[in-house]
Amino acid sequence: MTLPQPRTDDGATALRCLLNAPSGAVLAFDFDGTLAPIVPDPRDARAHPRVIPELAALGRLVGATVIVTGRPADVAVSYGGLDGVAGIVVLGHYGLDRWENGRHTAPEPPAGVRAVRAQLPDLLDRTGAPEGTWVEDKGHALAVHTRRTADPDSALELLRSPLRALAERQGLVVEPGRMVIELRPPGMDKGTALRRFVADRGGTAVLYAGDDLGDLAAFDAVRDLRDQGVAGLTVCSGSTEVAALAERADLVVDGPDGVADLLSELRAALTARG
Ligand SMILES: O=P(O)(O)OC[C@H]1O[C@H](O[C@H]2O[C@H](CO)[C@@H](O)[C@H](O)[C@H]2O)[C@H](O)[C@@H](O)[C@@H]1O
Repeated sequence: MTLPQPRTDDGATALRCLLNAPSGAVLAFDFDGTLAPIVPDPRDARAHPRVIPELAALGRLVGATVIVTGRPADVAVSYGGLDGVAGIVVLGHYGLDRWENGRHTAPEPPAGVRAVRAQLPDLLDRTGAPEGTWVEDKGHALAVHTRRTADPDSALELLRSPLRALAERQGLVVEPGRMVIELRPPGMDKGTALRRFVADRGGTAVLYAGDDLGDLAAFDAVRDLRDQGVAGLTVCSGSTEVAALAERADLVVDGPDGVADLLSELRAALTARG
């Protein structure tokens, strides 16, 4: 294996900066679909077996490692075994909550989440949500999954507009994703979370890897950070389900397997440079 090369000049520049000055590098990752293979039941998601050892090794070589996920931060830590990576920070709920050094902090969920929780079963019933539709209650947000229905794309289309109307009535926003529509609090996204983290750590280079529409905001943040002099590399964990991210990425790899390969090659390249 060799270190995969970005297809853009900006991406190639960022990779060089990261390798030449790793102490200023921030490595940032989405969880599901990037570090963890997609599985039918969200409760079964686990980190790719090669990811945690690689992240632990990379954590000793770079400035900072951070996970930016739609999951509650403590759930991502538990499912991913992320507490095995010294110094890692996990920003959950698109940046609303935070796990660091074993400590989980989260704001109170807004009242709209409670109202949506109460109204969702009736709305799904009235809309004719097909068998297999499943609601994931994340405390600060509710995610309606269709992956386990007979026709997940059609089920998503059926639910899209009623879910948007419910979210709007309760002051929440919808976050579309891979066979899921999430109703969550407004005012935070992965881009804002990433910008703040890189600024806090004084990052000189950032790599962000994601797989889904929610990661587009983080890709935007990488572009903005470039304008501020931070070298930025966007990586898409490719799938047949999301085209929009691959089109925008400096580098596309083959799903979580490809991300694990990338981590391993990065670690080897940084180790070789001493
Ligand atoms: O920001 P992420 O870490 O990518 O989290 C986004 C959502 O991921 C989860 O759902 C996705 O992964 C499931 C497990 O592989 C899969 O079954 C589902 O179809 C995907 O949408 C998670 O359940 C959501 O809460 C996250 O918001």
